[in-house]
Amino acid sequence: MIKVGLTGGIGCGKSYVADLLRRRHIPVYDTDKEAKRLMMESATIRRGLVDWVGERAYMPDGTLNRERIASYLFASPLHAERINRLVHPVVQDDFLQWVDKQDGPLVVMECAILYESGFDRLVDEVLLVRAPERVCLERVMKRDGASEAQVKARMAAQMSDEERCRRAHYIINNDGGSDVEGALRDIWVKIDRGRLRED
Ligand SMILES: CC(C)(COP(=O)(O)OP(=O)(O)OC[C@H]1O[C@@H](n2cnc3c(N)ncnc32)[C@H](O)[C@@H]1O)[C@@H](O)C(=O)NCCC(=O)NCCS
Ligand SMILES: Nc1ncnc2c1ncn2[C@@H]1O[C@H](COP(=O)(O)OP(=O)(O)OP(=O)(O)O)[C@@H](O)[C@H]1O
Repeated sequence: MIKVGLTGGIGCGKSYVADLLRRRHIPVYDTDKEAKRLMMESATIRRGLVDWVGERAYMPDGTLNRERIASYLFASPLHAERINRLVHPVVQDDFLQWVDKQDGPLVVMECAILYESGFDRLVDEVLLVRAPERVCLERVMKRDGASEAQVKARMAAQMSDEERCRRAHYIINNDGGSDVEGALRDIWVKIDRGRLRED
């Protein structure tokens, strides 16, 4: 089974590409979504989050206080490191268990911070989605009703696109004018050929 990492900065269009893949019946692990589930389910993460962020890390009904956690996490690299060290090992185990349950030839891990978290070690190939910074910024402000400063704080907690480009195996331009589906089809043929050669 080939494991593909799908990455790119905030707002580049990873979820957009992930949906195109799901439509082709390719299983995609949504790291943002699963991390949030685990941050509610795991007692270890809960304890750590309350220690670092305070009781207000959770709402009175036990759900995540995303706004509170985001303002703590994106305030400084030290804060980000504390949360990442707490959450990422649990996400890694969960991803590996999920992979074991899949039986298709290809699976995908969608993760904005694939390299920063070291999750790139868990996959065989990396597909990077790119768009100009201004386009990403405007998409996220529109999608989340976020301010420019909030989106820029998240961008600052992530690797530069130049660095991602140096490390990725495949790159898709999602600037709004490119043929994303066509590019994805071509890349998928290459990845699948590689898989067949290895089988
Ligand atoms: C801060 C939180 C509460 C914000 O939740 P929210 O629903 O607003 O955003 P969502 O989870 O969909 O993330 C949106 C984007 O924010 C960026 N982002 C999220 N976590 C991180 C992080 N640790 N470092 C850098 N960027 C991040 C990514 O671009 C991500 O795609 C949430 O992202 C979180 O709990 N993050 C910490 C856990 C984590 O690292 N998750 C990401 C992969 S494991
Ligand atoms: N090619 C496209 N055409 C039109 N809209 C797009 C395109 N790509 C992305 N978008 C829109 O831009 C916004 C951001 O895209 P998406 O949510 O896929 O980004 P992301 O990389 O998953 O972001 P995040 O890191 O925050 O999870 C969404 O509202 C999405 O619908």
